[in-house]
Amino acid sequence: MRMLLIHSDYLEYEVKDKALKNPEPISEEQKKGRLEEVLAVFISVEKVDETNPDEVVEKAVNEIKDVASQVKAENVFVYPFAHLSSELAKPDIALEVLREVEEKLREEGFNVKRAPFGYYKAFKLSCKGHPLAELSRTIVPSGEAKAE
Ligand SMILES: Nc1ncnc2c1ncn2[C@@H]1O[C@H](CO)[C@@H](NC(=O)[C@@H](N)CO)[C@H]1O
Repeated sequence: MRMLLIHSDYLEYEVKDKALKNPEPISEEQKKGRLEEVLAVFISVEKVDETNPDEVVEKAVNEIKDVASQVKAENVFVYPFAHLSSELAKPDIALEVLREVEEKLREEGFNVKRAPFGYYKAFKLSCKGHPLAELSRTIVPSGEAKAE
């Protein structure tokens, strides 16, 4: 799993078109979304994650919690983003992993939104620009070598 974490004044998105034949079903309300004072987490779920999705979810949540506490963010935006890796997991696995990251962060007390999966989306982001505002993390299941 590859994550790009951007501490932002706001992140907003608008669904534009299907990017998969069968994207995640969404309500009218989910076609647009916005959070202020947010830790935006762009996530590419990778093939290697398929060997132990539960472990990758746990590691991702721990990393996000760690960064959120450092930047003092209570709002987290989980954003499916297929552009951080050339070794992507299958969509059904990726969606399940992203749903679980969202749920576990909510259980930890964060105010969490997740952008819809399987769509092209317009988005606006306002990065805060402080030294910890732009971070990336690579997560792999134990026993798997980290790809360069
Ligand atoms: N392994 C994976 N990890 C994360 N997201 C993934 C994925 N496989 C599919 N997606 C989702 O399907 C859209 C088309 O690839 C993706 N859409 C996007 O990445 C938008 N930024 C538009 O490009 C994403 O919603």
